[in-house]
Amino acid sequence: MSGTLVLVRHGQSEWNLKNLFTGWRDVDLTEQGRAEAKDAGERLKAKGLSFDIAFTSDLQRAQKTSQSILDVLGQSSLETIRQQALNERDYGDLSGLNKDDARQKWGEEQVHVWRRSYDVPPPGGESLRDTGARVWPYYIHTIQPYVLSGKTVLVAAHGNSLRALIMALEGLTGEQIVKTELNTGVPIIYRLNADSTVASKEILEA
Ligand SMILES: O=C(O)[C@H](O)COP(=O)(O)O
Repeated sequence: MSGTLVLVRHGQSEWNLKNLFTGWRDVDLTEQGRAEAKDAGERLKAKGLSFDIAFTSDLQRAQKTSQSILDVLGQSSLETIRQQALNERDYGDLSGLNKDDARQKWGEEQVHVWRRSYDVPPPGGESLRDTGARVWPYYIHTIQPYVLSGKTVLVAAHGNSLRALIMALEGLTGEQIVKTELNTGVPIIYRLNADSTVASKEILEA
């Protein structure tokens, strides 16, 4: 067995609350989102975890979630790397649109395909495969070496950038990933084997 990888989707954002496609738009956390981030920190603390390094995206909702978790753990100044490769999937022309309005305009089925399929991009945006093509190499080259050297690593990012990472990490098929949903502020603890495969997975639900 080697190290520990903790993935967490940011707390509720202002556009999650308003039900808008967000993607690369840089919106803040809501009050509930800030509370979810603190709770995530409390649950990790109750597990006795502390981190050696943290990774987050270029977007404030993920950065603030990471910082809240580290504050709760008494690790406010921990080295934290912000990386655009971990950003949310680019929602392209859908960014800023209401998800229910989009369903009315294009139909439930089409919107679900854009949101959850592996290889169908939303208009002008990234498919999950496109997102994975930037997330996975970054994970392999920069994050995974820490985990394999026995470190405990936090990655605070986004629903779809983390779905892309989880797909590769767990070897899920395009069909399995359609059903994978990540709730805001819920940490997932992976222990990895020395060969980089997953030894165990624990979801810290609220
Ligand atoms: O970018 C967004 O709108 C959300 O963060 C994730 O949205 P989804 O649930 O539609 O993939």
